[in-house]
Order: sequence, then C-alpha cells, then structure tokens
Amino acid sequence: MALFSELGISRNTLKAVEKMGFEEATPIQSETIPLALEGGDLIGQAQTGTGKTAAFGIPMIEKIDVSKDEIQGLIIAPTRELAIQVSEELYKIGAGNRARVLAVYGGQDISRQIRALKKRPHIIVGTPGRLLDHINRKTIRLNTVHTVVLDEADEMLNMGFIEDIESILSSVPDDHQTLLFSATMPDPIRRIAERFMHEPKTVRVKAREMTVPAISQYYVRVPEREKFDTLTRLIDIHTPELAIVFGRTKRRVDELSEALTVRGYTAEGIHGDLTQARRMSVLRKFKEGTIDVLVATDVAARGLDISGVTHVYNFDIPQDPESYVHRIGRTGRAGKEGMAITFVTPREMSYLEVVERTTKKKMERMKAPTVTDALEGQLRTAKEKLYNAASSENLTAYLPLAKEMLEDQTAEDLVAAALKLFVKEPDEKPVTISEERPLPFRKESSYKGKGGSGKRPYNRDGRSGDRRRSGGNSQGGRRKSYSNSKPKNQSK
Ligand SMILES: Nc1ncnc2c1ncn2[C@@H]1O[C@H](COP(=O)(O)OP(=O)(O)OP(=O)(O)O)[C@@H](O)[C@H]1O
Ligand SMILES: [Mg+2]
Repeated sequence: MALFSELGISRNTLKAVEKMGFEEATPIQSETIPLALEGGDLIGQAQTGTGKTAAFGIPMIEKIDVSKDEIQGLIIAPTRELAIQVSEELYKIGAGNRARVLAVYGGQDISRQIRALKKRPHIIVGTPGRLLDHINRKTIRLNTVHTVVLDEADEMLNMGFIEDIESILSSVPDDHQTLLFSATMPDPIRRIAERFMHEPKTVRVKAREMTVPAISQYYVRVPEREKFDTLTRLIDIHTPELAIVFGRTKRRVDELSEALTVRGYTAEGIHGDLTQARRMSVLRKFKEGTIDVLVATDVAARGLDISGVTHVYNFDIPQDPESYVHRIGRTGRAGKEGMAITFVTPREMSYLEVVERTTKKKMERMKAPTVTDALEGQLRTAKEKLYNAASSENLTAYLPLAKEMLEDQTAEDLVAAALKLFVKEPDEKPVTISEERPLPFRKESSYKGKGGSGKRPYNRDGRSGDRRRSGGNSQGGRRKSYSNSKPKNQSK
C-alpha cells in the first residue's frame, strides 16, 4: 500500500480521493497511476474489488483540461449499470476539478442524452451500442478524445463487442492513450488487445490466485432437482446480509426469483430482457436492502460494486472460469469478507476442475444441508444472537415485562418461543423450477479459453450475460418442468 500523495497527482484530486474515504492506494492503483500519467498504453489486471476504477479514473481526471469544453476522455463498459456506476465514481474523483462526466447507455431516452451532451461533458462513459448510436447520429464526436479506457477489457474485446469497439475507436484520434482493465485477461484476448494498443505495458498485481483470499469458496455437489431446496436451506443457515444468486438463463432467473418470493424471501431478478427502468429499480432496492436476494444472469457479474453483499450463490456453475471469477467477485470487495457457493450437478463436475485450475484455488466441498441441518444451523445462529443480546445490550427497559411474563409462563417455554421467532421453518408452498439442461459434457483438456469459437451471438448494448447463452440451452425444448411442492426431507 502506498500513499496517494506519493503518486504525483494534483491537490484537487487528492482531496477528492480523501473525501471518498480512501486512505491508502491499493496495489493496482499505486502501480498504474504513475505509469498512466506518463502517457503510454497500459493493461492493468488485478483481482475483483481492488479499486481498478480509481486506478484508471484518477489519471484520466488528471489529464482533463476543464477549461476546454470538449470530450477528452472516453470510457467503455459492457453493461448499463456498470456505465452508470463508473460515471458516478469518476464524477466523485473529478469533483475538485469540476470535471463533467456523462453516462450514455441503451434503454434511456436518447433525446435526454442529447440534451445532456449539449452541456459539453469532458468525459463520456458508455455502453458500446449506445455510443455507436450517438456517433452515427453525430451527437457525439470523439475527435478531441485523448484517453480511452476499456473497463472489463476482456469482455469488451470478446466476440460480440469487438466490432463495436473497433468502430468506436476508429473515430478517436490515432495518438490517444488506451488503458485496459479487468480482473481476468485470457491470453487469446490479450493478443487481440495488443492489436489495439501501442507498445502497451502490462501491470499485473502479483497474486497467487485469481480470486481474492477474502472470499471463502465452496462447492456443493447436488442433482439438478434438489438445487432449489438446497439453496433455501443454505440461505436460512447463512442468513446473508445481501446475497446474489446467479442463474444461467433469463428464464431461470425469473423462476428463481418467483419461487424465492413464494417461499417468503424478499427476492427480485435482473436480466437483459427487463426494461432499463426496472433494472435500475431492482438494483436500487437491493442496494437499499429492501430486497435481500438479487437473482441475476451474468449481466450483474461484471464490475458492480454493491457493499454488503456477503454471499454469492452460483445456482448454476458458469460455463467459463472467467465468469466464475467475476460472479464471486461481487462479494469480498475492498477488504471485506465474503462467501461463494457453487452448485455443481454430477454431470458437470469437469467444469469445476476447469474453474479451479484457472483460478489456482481449490473450492472446499460443502454438503447439501438436509431439513434437519437447516433447522440446526438456524438454531445455532438464533442462540448466538440471543446470547449476544443478553450479554452486550442494556436490557433494563425490558426487565419489568420479562419478570411479569415469567409469572405466567415457564422460562423454558419463553426461550423456546424466542428461538422459534428467529427460525424460518420449512415452507412447502409449491414452486416451479424448470430443469436446466446440463452444460455439455467435456473432457477437461478441451478447454482452450473463450474468445475464439464465435459461440456468442452478437447483440448490442450491454446485455452482457444474456448474450451468451440466449439461444443455446435456455429456451430449448429439452427442459422438463417439475413441481417442487414437497421438499424432500433429506438430500445427499
Ligand atoms: N484506495 C482505496 N481505499 C479504500 N477503498 C477503495 C480504494 N479504492 C477503491 N476502493 C473501493 O473499493 C471498492 C471496489 O472498487 P472497484 O469497483 O474499483 O473494484 P474493481 O477492481 O474495479 O473490481 P471489479 O473487478 O469487480 O470491477 C469500491 O467501493 C471502491 O470505492
Ligand atoms: Mg471494476
């Protein structure tokens, strides 16, 4: 860790960073900020949640000449939510300089964006589709841009986005500086990236593992049809502050959020088929804690920084190791702890090995809890909470009533009742979760990294996760529906 004041940045920016509550620079920040300030191209790779946004945001703000009313910085991000989040962070970093930052993304009224563009922003943060739209309408001109950032660079240079990126970059002056950042950078993508850059330097924060140590990682071997009960039991035992459940397809997400709601959890889903207004309102409710469980496709996997996410459940194991890294990286951010649990069906065990080999980290096996386990787990937590409250809180105000109650009822009955109030008993309300086709069986050695196979259908504008498998195994006719009305009393 280094001090921001040692990194050669202006007083205004230093103050802004201090106001954001940052005390010391993270390793990726202290390594890349001075380098980026020198002006060369740069690839920055560091684990999720380690402050890559400020690592490119600070030098970008430093390079903006606010006396010029022109677009000087361009940041491209794969999803709308991420574009908004990054623009907010840039706005904070640039507050001391009064740098104007604007986010442009699909799903928002374009005429509103055109009006905002008339205020002459210095920095534009956008999703590829909407950026191209503005370029074609000539409502955005990039001929004054000197710095370009691709956040989630590997995703942006993957199939489906690369043509958009190429065409956006073709309207930026040749001598611009390019900064690429991501937690993952598979080799085939790195080679593509280098084509876009001029003698790039690579900064890779040295870490033995690709994931942060603050996330404890588990897998549960569980047959497809037992996944839902396993999930609810785990949630009951873990009592997450905020949890994200990742599903493979949009339909999966809809069914899961519906089923969780039926069983008494406050859950909502987010995926690329929802209107932008809906996506934003779900995310806002999740950040505020109005909903505890966010069910999502990979649309929420990259870059989103939501504090308080303590648990990530991969209801379906992701197809690519990179997706795994980004999904679980929604927890364990900025030095906080987190837990990630991945469900693996017996047929999909080879994917687990691929993920582990890529991340260089073994997941620990966790047994699928039975109804009894779930109850015992919850009772342990309830006991702890009661003990803690009894020993650490001031109970004077409650004692008179407590004494009174003990005259009517035995202490045992009252404590038992208090415990019961903490516990969510098994709920048997019927829910429907369609069976997902397992990922195609593959021999471990056949994994070659993504990016070369053209498997991702082209679809513009930030619907990251949903682009991937929207055709394949999502709505195929091979699904079986089953009704999960009676949870089995035990599962293996
Ligand atoms: N120097 C710092 N000190 C304290 N907190 C920081 C610092 N830098 C960034 N943060 C905070 O850490 C969190 C994660 O930062 P950020 O979103 O930039 O991570 P990231 O590396 O881009 O992760 P991802 O790979 O998931 O996109 C944010 O809440 C950010 O405000
Ligand atoms: Mg990021």
